[in-house]
Amino acid sequence: MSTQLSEQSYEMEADPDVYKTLLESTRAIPWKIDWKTLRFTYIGPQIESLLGWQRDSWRSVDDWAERMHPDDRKWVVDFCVSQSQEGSDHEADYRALKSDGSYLWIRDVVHVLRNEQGEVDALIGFMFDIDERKKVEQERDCLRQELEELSYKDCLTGVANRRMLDQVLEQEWMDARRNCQPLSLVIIDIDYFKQYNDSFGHFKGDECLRQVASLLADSACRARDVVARFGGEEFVLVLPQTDAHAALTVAERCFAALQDANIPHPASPVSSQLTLSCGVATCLPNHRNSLDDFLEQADKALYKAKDGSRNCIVVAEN
Ligand SMILES: Nc1nc2c(ncn2[C@@H]2O[C@H](COP(=O)(O)OP(=O)(O)OP(=O)(O)O)[C@@H](O)[C@H]2O)c(=O)[nH]1
Repeated sequence: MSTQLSEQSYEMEADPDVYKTLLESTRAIPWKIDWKTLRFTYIGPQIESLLGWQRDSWRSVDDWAERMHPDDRKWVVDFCVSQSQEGSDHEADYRALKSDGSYLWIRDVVHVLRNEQGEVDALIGFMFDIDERKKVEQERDCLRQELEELSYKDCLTGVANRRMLDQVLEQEWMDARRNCQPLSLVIIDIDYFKQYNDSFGHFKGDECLRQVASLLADSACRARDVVARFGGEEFVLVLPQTDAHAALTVAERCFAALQDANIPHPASPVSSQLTLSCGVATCLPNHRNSLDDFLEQADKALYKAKDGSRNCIVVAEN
């Protein structure tokens, strides 16, 4: 009984028509390329419904390479050629060009066939339609990236949040120490912001915080400068590779930008406009000083400004 069964199954496998029917009824598209001539010797008829190109238009590997997204072409062709030359089975994901001009994500799974001498004789493989899966993956990646970005942003003002500030400070401190570069901090606090909220309401207060954040972001304009919201109405500017003189210039630019914005603050005892108090500190990080001490130095300068007239910049003494 068991002998009969196994004979029957051998007969099935030896029948090329069965293979052909099976191959041509799958959703994956089978193909074969002769290694010497680099020409297709077979491609499943399903290719026409998947990509729209006539089956007999797939003549050589050039047709395959040309019907690939230009951004994918070089690495996919280089990769597949080198793997085939080595005789290694491989797979590659790329965007295949459809006859209507759109693209579809394909996974090509390639097996290398060798002759009796062990030389590469042909490549056979399947093209799988992975478009749906790729799009879901891409959407998921975008969402993850958006979430990642959001987790480092202050949701009211859009500048960096405290979490981001802590990381940036840590990195810039180490970098400045390694490269013997100055690092500057500007801590900025809005004067009499409680009175602003009391005069105009919390909603207007939020709007004011957004406007100030945007002015500060425009004033600290080097690529590595970071503006962060430290707390309620307090902001920090991290200025890498910036000496005391340049840091003072940035602080003065912030003051000038706020003055130009001319935000009314009738309840302020120091001006009819919204004003800022500001502490500036600069440091050459080394093994004798610490980031905490540096932050404290900038904070003390700010509180000197607050204790004094407000609406002023105090530079920390080294
Ligand atoms: N609208 C708004 N107000 C906020 C927010 N976060 C903090 N505040 C307000 O900011 C005010 C800060 O008050 P204080 O710490 O007394 O500071 P100040 O009134 O600016 O006084 P000085 O700093 O001494 O000039 C409080 O009234 C907080 O309610 C926010 O996200 N939105």
